[in-house]
Amino acid sequence: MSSLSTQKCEACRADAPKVSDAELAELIKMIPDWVPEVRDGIMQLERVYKFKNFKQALEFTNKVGDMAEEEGHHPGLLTEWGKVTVTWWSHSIKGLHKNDFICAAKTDDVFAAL
Ligand SMILES: C[C@H](O)[C@H](O)[C@H]1CNC2=NC(N)=NC(=O)C2=N1
Repeated sequence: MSSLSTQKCEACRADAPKVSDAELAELIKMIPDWVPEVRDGIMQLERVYKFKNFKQALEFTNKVGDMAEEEGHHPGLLTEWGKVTVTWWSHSIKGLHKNDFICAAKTDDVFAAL
């Protein structure tokens, strides 16, 4: 478990600052399986999780959804046969907030607990 995953998401307002490049470099070390990617001009965090079949992928998707509802912060989820692509970014600021790193770490915990 990463120290990030013990933290709670805070309300993220439209004027909240995006993480700086230096903060990103530090935070990403705590979630080494996640890849920062710019999509449609928005920096996001993405990880692909592999499964043996669709049912297990769907079970994971639903557990991530439950966690997201608890945090009040929601990912992109693409569920396919044998894999789930999870993408975190903060819609309100069109970029990355610390909340996204917290939720990425919590997503790893959901996977580890399956
Ligand atoms: C009103 C509500 O708090 C917001 O729309 C929340 C919901 N979930 C969210 N999830 C993400 N990833 N980014 C947001 O900005 C966001 N905003």
